[in-house]
Amino acid sequence: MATKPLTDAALEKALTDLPGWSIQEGELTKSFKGPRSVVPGLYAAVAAAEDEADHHARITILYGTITFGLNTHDAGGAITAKDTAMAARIEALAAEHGVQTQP
Ligand SMILES: C[C@H](O)[C@H](O)[C@H]1CNC2=NC(N)=NC(=O)C2=N1
Repeated sequence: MATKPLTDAALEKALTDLPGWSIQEGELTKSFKGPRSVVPGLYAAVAAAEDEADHHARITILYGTITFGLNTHDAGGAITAKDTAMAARIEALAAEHGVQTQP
């Protein structure tokens, strides 16, 4: 997959397809909240997906809140299609694990 930065238009379109995801401090990011007991399972599932894709998020966990931050080091820290693809994968895994968008 290309590691070129997304154009502004492509990024805008991607964000409309990824509800709750936004750009903060140079990362495509979203926080989810759920019962604390489901967070380790979601983390493990995302870690497996990341290894499969060879693309890794910054992940922070605080009690039942898990936050993902994505950018592409190989593109100088820009947001690329690798990030939006991984965000979509995380979104699906989050839904499967019963966590909700953290307002
Ligand atoms: C060598 C290896 O393919 C690279 O370091 C991969 C691994 N995971 C990665 N993750 C992220 N987020 N960006 C990258 O550019 C990246 N590159």
